Amino acid sequence: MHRDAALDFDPLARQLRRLAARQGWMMATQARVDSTNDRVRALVESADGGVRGPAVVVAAEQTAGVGRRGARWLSAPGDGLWFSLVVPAGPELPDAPPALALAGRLAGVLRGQGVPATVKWPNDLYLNEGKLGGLMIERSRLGGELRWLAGVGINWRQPADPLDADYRASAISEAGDGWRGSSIALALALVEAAVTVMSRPADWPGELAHLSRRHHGFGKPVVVERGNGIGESGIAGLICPDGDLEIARSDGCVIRAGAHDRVRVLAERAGRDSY
Ligand SMILES: Nc1ncnc2c1ncn2[C@@H]1O[C@H](COP(=O)(O)OP(=O)(O)OP(=O)(O)O)[C@@H](O)[C@H]1O
Ligand SMILES: O=C(O)CCCC[C@@H]1SC[C@@H]2NC(=O)N[C@@H]21
Repeated sequence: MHRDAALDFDPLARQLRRLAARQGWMMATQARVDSTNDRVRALVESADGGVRGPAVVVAAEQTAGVGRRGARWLSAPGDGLWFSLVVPAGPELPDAPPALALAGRLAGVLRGQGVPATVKWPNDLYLNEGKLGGLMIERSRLGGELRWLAGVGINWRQPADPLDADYRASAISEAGDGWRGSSIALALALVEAAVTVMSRPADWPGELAHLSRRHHGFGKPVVVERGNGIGESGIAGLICPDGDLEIARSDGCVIRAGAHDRVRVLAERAGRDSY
């Protein structure tokens, strides 16, 4: 188990506050919070005079980090980058879902710095067959305006506590030889990219198109678990422009998985690399 390569929070927090001042974002950097999602909501709701642009909360530690479906998200100090951001949302619902666009952009930043991360449909970042990070997005009325809220967690080192059965985590510290960069620079680039992509819905279809056949499960055997408890298996194919995942069943029929379904990638195919 790797317990090295902690993310050093204090220098990161200083740089983040500088970045926010340059960009005109509201920024709170905190040592310990329940969940950065709750803190960014509170920041936007309570700001004197309201919030117009982006608001971001980054914490060294979350005591009640949450994942999708209410799962517990392990977020101990030094173990990763835990942040949430809020940006204004337009009145129209976009055709392309922001979770995949955000995951795609973050994977691009990671790969650009030598961390060969991929996107696991619909909202995870993967590295070496383990979950490097996850993100969750909601659209709601905050501080009187419609806004997007995105919460992002990326592991810098393996969580010390055990994960739920069937989960394997991975971490930036396991990225291998390609990764020689600075942790602070990478964390800053990830936060900046997240705010930028969430602020530009016009970029989301392009991000999805890029991911279409370059995602973690592409060409691999998967099981779709629907909310009704019924599972179907097949080979994962394209991510469609609306964010659904195509899955080819063994009878030749192509089915789709949507955002409320869970898709488990069953096994690696030797020699295949989707990126
Ligand atoms: N720091 C962490 N790093 C990696 N995995 C974690 C971490 N903390 C919690 N987890 C695991 O992530 C799971 C929650 O993620 P999520 O609900 O996205 O599940 P998932 O199977 O990845 O589903 P989906 O494919 O729908 O995203 C939890 O069950 C938990 O065990
Ligand atoms: O894979 C998932 O289920 C999504 C995990 C999202 C975790 C991040 S960490 C920062 C933000 N605050 C939270 O409580 N959750 C998100």
